[in-house]
Amino acid sequence: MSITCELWFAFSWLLDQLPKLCPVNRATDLTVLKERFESPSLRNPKGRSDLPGIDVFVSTADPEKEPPLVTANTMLSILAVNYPVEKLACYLSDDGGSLLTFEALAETASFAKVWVPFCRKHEIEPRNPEAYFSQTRDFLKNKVRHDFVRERRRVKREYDEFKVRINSLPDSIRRRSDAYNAHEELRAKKKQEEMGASLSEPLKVPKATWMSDGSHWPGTWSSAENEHSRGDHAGIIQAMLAPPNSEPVMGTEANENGLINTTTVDIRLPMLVYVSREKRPGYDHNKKAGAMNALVRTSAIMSNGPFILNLDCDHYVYNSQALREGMCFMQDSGGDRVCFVQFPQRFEGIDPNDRYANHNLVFFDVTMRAMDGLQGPMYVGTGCIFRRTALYGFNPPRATEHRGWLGRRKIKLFLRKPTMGKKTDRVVEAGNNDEEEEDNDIESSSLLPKKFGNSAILAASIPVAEYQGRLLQDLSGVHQGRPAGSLAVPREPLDASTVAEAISVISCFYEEKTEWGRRVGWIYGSVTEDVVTGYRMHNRGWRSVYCVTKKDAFRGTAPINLTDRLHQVLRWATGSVEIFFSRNNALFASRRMKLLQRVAYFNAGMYPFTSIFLLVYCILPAVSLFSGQFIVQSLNVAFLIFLLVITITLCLLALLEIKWSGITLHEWWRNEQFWVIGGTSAHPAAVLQGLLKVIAGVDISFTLTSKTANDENDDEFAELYMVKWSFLMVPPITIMMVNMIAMAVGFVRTVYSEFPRWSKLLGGSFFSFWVLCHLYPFAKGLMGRRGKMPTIVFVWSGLISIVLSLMWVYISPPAGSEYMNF
Ligand SMILES: O=c1ccn([C@@H]2O[C@H](COP(=O)(O)OP(=O)(O)O[C@H]3O[C@H](CO)[C@@H](O)[C@H](O)[C@H]3O)[C@@H](O)[C@H]2O)c(=O)[nH]1
Ligand SMILES: [Mn+2]
Repeated sequence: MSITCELWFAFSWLLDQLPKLCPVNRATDLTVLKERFESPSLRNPKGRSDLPGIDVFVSTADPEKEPPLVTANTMLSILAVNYPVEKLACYLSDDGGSLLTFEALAETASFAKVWVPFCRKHEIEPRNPEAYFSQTRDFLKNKVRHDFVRERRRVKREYDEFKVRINSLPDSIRRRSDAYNAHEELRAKKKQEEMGASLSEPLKVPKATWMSDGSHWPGTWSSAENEHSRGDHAGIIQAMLAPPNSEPVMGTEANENGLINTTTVDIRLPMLVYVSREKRPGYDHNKKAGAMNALVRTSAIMSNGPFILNLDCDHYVYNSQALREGMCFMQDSGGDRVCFVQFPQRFEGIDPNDRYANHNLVFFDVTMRAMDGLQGPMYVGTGCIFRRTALYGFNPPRATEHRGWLGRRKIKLFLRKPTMGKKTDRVVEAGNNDEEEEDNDIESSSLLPKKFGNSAILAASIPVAEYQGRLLQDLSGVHQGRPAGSLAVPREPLDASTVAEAISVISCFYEEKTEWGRRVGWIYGSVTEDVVTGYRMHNRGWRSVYCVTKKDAFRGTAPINLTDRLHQVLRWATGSVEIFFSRNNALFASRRMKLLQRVAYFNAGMYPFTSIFLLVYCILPAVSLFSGQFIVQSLNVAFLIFLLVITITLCLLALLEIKWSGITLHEWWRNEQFWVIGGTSAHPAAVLQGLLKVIAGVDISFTLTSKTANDENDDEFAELYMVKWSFLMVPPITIMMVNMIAMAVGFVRTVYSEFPRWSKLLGGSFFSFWVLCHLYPFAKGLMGRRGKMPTIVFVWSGLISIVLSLMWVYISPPAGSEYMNF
């Protein structure tokens, strides 16, 4: 007895050591760097910062599904971020090409003039007004300024008005357009009469969508016309906020609206640009990846920040210090080999019970952290700071050097001869691996058009971005860094010719015969473009960093409705199948990728296929109950030991995951359940879809994950209870039914048998019960809101089950029983 006790203590001690054995937090001492961030020596006398610039990319696709208010709040949280203003440039890509998004962004720009200084002055967190004003905790905590309450009240009021303006936009755009259209029609009619044409001929005036300045909106019209419909419109770029002055500008007693006193605050705002790339029928626009690539080029011309932050429209900056935190990794020694810093995705508005494992904690706190120890986490599509040169498809400096456990030892080092004494060879080492052997020299201009397309300005911006992304020269062990102060120079002003060039690079044929989407930028060909894009970089030898901040860096929304969630998982799994059947399958990885990293990526492409075994696993217990036979003929010792070992391993694995990452058992269990739910519905469907694509070339559509602006709902989680029928639900329902019936059959059989063997029944139904446990959240989801689902449904399902089971017993009575006389 005491021995078991001691053993148990030893075991739990070991468990407690686990987190220490594999430390979650990295060893880099960021405090030194943080001091540097603040140090006055990094600023020139005029107060300009020496930090590298960051271009922020936000994508939105459809104002119907992605409410403009959500996007507006995201943009505001970015505009107010804590990073030198003159070094930030914000881009919104509008794949819908809708005037609604455009005007909402214009409103955002003007509200930002109030919001951003307010945030800076009173250190508001989070800097997303919707989130800030709906916080329930005491907003006066730690606030000592006397003018805070008054100014907060004013800004709150201003925000409310802003919100109403945004809400009324669809209506006001429609009314304006109707008025203009009626006017146009009248004019056309008059003209027709003057010309003396017969009135029988119907006159045709296109129903345009009008901008407030009385001109046609060049993008998508609400009543689609040629050249003005979804997937058929011109490219649009509009700078909503001009690039800021390079020196701080303090505000006045009461700013323009007389709202707040900004004499002590820098009131400059970062540049803000609206971009809607050109779309034409017959061109593949490559969804989000295509949108991002258009932004990469536009921003190269307009601001050329050496770093790029990517956010989805439904994710916002929750911690305004996050960019600095992330940039520390880029600027720390060794940071020159980091291609991106990924932050975990955290979500809001999810039911407290997290029924469908929306938080994905096992992925974000176990898998990603573990990958951080290999060569770095995957890119997960949002909340990620990239190095521009890594996106351009260049190799990392010292790419062939990494070594270590299961890593590759230094094998060959091809150093290119220095090009004319310029400092480029650090990014230039050619790999020794087949297809990456291509020319990787930033300045070999002959190859640039083939790779990056025909913009000379874009080509010229590349080495500049590379230089600006370098480490500081005086950091220990840095060769060819940049001297301190080299970035504290004013930015060139934006002129019309620059914008014209930026428009030319978002034309839909710009990417033709270039390597965009193949080796450069976001990679095409998978609906989970994010995984592939990150993979390509790791494959070149870049490292990435997982930056888990104490206070969430970014927060977003996730679908809490069962159907939406299943469709999201379906999209991800389909993307994985696409990757599996492409050349981005980790089986073909280059030797620069560590073995375990390769295994991780291979798993990312292969996991949907495991659903086939999962399906079998869920049906087997029922089959054994039906047939009255256990899955193995006889229970021998070898089998039992095997079973025991597997079970113990699984339990230990679970314990390890939980202990190491600090997630709760509940969260872990939710993930486990949803793994079964997804694995029996979305994953097999994805495998089928993927096979169809590979074999028959059927294309896969990117269904946007629906977002909810849950302000009008009386019930915060009303979404959760909505039941929208989907074919994906068939397999799990079948599995549930079959298992329940099987349990009933087993029960009936035992009751009516001459020598009831209850223990056998118990053993048999345990596995069925286990399967049902996993599917429980799914069943709950099907039922909708408690009470709404009529009891009759339960009665019917119960009846059907009993009838079916009785039938089964009647048809195939257990051997040796003569009791069938009912
Ligand atoms: O044609 C398109 C389709 C989508 N998007 C944008 O892509 C983002 C992601 O779409 P969403 O429907 O929100 O997908 P989620 O399931 O929430 O996204 C996760 O999974 C995607 C890959 O499947 C990644 O791209 C996302 O970054 C990641 O958050 C949104 O900002 C969209 O506006 C576009 O810009 N153009
Ligand atoms: Mn999303």
